[in-house]
Amino acid sequence: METSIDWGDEIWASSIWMAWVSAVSLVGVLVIGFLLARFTAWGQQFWRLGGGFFTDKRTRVLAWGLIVALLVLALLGVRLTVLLSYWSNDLYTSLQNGAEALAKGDRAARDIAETAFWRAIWLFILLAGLHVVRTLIEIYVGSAFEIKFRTWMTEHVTTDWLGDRAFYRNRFVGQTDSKGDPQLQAGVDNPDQRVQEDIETVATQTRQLVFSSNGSSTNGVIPAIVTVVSFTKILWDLSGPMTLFGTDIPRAMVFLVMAFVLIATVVAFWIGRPLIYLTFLQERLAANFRYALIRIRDGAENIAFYRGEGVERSGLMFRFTAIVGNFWQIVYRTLKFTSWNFSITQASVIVPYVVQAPRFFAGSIKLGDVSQTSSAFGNLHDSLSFFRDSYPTFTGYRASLIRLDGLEDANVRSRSLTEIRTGDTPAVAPNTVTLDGVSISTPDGGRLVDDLSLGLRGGDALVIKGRSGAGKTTLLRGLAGMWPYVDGEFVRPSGTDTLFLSQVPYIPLGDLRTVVAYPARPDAVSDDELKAVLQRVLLGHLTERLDEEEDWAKVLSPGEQQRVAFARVLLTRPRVVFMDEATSAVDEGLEYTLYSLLRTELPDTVVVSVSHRSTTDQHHTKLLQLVGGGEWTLTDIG
Ligand SMILES: Nc1ncnc2c1ncn2[C@@H]1O[C@H](COP(=O)(O)OP(=O)(O)OP(=O)(O)O)[C@@H](O)[C@H]1O
Repeated sequence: METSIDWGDEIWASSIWMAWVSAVSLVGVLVIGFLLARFTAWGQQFWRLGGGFFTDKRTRVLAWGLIVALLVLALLGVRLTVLLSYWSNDLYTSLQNGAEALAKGDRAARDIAETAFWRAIWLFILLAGLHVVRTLIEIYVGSAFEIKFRTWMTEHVTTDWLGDRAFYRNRFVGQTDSKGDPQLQAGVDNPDQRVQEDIETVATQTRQLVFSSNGSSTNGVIPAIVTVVSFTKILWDLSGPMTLFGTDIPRAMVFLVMAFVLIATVVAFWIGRPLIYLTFLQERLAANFRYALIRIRDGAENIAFYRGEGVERSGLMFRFTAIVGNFWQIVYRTLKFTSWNFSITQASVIVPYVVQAPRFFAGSIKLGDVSQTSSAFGNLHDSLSFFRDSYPTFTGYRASLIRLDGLEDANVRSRSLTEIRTGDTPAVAPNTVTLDGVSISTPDGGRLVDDLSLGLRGGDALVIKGRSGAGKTTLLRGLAGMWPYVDGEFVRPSGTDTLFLSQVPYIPLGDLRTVVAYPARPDAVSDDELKAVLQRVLLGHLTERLDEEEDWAKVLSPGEQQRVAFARVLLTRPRVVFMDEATSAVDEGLEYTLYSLLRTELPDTVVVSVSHRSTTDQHHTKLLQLVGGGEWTLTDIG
């Protein structure tokens, strides 16, 4: 019996098809990818964020290997779908032939039809088996792509964000416009969400939007385009002329589906466009809400002391109400979008039957042809509809790209902010510090320190004093390269030889070993050293708890935290240490002990302290007084 295609030859034919189409698609991916990365805002944003994955020496072989594998798998999926459509033609034709033979009582024809039917069943088992295996491999390779791409982007974004103190200094750059669209203020809010959620979205959806093919209905752009081409050919062969407004249109079905989907897509884009902004806003509002929750967790003790639950609750509900308001906007927009999209999809079910019915009833085509027409139309329609159907996914993808690009932009701008000019101390006098013409101001131009010049040598100790708000901490920020409203030159030992301690010591997550060793890695310091140093700063009771994981910032008292900070100085043994009110939470006796320890253990270290207390003076040799309005005085302490 005749089949719709020569199945015996099909392995060969399909292999040639795969080779050809893979090569053409790969070239297509490269050309279209290049054009998108060059000429569209979101393409540029994608390339800036993830392009390195495809060009970096360490990852490019893997990246392109995965791309090619995904491409071949997606095309195999398309090919199998095409073959299944021929298979269904054969199945229905065998059934129809059987029915006709039965009606005529023709036993021989009936036997031929039955054999054809069972052959079709075996063929299906083979094709379906292949389909299952292909799908499993695709899931594995696709997931590998997502994980590798996500890992690369996470490394890239966190390195960029943490580099050159951009994570601190980007508070000074403010909002940034996303390319050409003032509504999408990318800004620098909630970097945590960008690193965790937005990168995941980009990794997952790059794969899904480009390659994903889940068999019968394709949902990635490449399978969609290849399906369109494949099924256009089938539909072309099957479709007959149609008379429209008195004119005969040959191959009407093909043109019909193209025109149908084109109009539907343009209208869908037009209706769906506001979803980009709404999704973008949704992410920001959700992140703000989560951040407010985290703040409550972090500030739990303070809030509980203040009995601030009421204010917190209304603050939370205020943020949550904004989410709900925006959510309804998304719902209304989605309703409009879906009412259009879904109606179009429903209409597409009957169109092929309606169009082929006259030819079927005229006897010029068979039931198998009608069935294949409908499945080819369905496949073609689904694939052509890829762009309109995946628009909501695309809006989320764009929102994430905009947010990640905004972060990169802010990092770049943070790096271009002014920084104090720094130099390394000469090797002949390693324990020295020189400030030359250092001026510091506030963001709105208020003078804090004007033209400060001084030099300190090994063993010198300077205490900085001044009324609250005079600029003591900001002077240290300026010297540490964090404050951009600064001028002058600062010569100091490089790297960890110059150490800055902030007023509230930073306590990282992890066990106590990690806390005490910070900023060194926990494995860089031996347990004996850690225990000895804890003893010396009068934290002997903690020596047995080095392995304990706790939220140490909440467990240790402020005074204990300040002693941990002194322990870090003794471990790091810097040549210069700047300390901002490092003993404000301990009593005067303990302050005396800690400073004495510092001076005896590190006698050649230059110590610079910010302090309000007069008891600190005795440990210092010089006094820098910030008077206000940029004025200062420098005196020796007797
Ligand atoms: N990010 C900022 N934006 C604007 N102004 C700031 C910022 N940080 C600090 N300031 C202002 O700079 C001035 C100096 O602040 P700084 O913290 O250096 O004072 P301080 O002398 O250390 O005060 P205290 O003794 O209370 O710790 C203050 O008026 C403060 O409000």
